[in-house]
Amino acid sequence: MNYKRILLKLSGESLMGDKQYGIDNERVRQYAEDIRDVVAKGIEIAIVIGGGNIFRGLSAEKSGMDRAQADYMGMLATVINSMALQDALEKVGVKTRLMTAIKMEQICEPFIRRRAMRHLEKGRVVIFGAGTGNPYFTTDSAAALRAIEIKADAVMKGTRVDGIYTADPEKDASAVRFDEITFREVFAKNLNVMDMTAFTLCEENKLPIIVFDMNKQGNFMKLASGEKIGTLVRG
Ligand SMILES: Nc1ncnc2c1ncn2[C@@H]1O[C@H](COP(=O)(O)OP(=O)(O)OP(=O)(O)O)[C@@H](O)[C@H]1O
Ligand SMILES: O=c1ccn([C@@H]2O[C@H](COP(=O)(O)O)[C@@H](O)[C@H]2O)c(=O)[nH]1
Repeated sequence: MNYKRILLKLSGESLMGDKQYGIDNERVRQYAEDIRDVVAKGIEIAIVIGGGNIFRGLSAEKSGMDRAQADYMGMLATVINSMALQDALEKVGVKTRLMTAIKMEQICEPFIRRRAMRHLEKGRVVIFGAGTGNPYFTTDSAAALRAIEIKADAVMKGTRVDGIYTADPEKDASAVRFDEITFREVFAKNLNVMDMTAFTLCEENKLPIIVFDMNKQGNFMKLASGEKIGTLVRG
């Protein structure tokens, strides 16, 4: 596959590195370098980053907080991560724009689809912050939605596991990895590596997803160059 435009979904939790909370500078730097190398090949990259290293609405609801209020806090957490990544990208010479689904005009642009596409055409990396801007969603869904809107060739979910397994590999050591799997199989087997809304959006819009280990330096380049790593989810 010759990718022209990629939507890269990065896990917020992975940004912690070995820390218990927050952002590990070394990890962000590694991500920035990997992204820089792919941009240098002339591939357009848009990014959605999660917020799980800082705040998750669902967890806060379990501790008694109003869900919508907590979800807005989660969306703000994704903006903090987006700004950290933007800073790291600019430090390694990548031109970026941060666009958010919730207006924060002192720090970034509001999300305007056509404007985002223009930035990408000019070779800028566009980071989409604040998820979809709506509570009760996740950044996986935001990644699927934005990828469809900007007509990306694929969603690449860079995470800390190297693909989709028969069960959560962090809980079940006997789980086996798929090289390829269909959306139907993901639903039937209830594989929770990404939320089901995101899978559904991608299936309906014929957008492939690839789940891969972003924490291994060079993996993103391999994938963007067409090498088969991780797990491909297709229709
Ligand atoms: N069948 C499965 N195959 C692979 N990973 C799975 C599976 N089921 C659950 N997982 C889990 O999915 C997670 C990968 O997603 P990711 O790192 O994006 O987590 P996340 O909590 O969604 O991150 P964030 O919300 O911070 O962006 C891993 O922690 C992995 O253990
Ligand atoms: O569209 C969205 C995206 C995110 N949220 C909230 O943000 C946190 C962090 O996102 P993750 O995808 O879990 O990393 C999420 O738990 C939600 O609380 C949202 O409400 N809407």
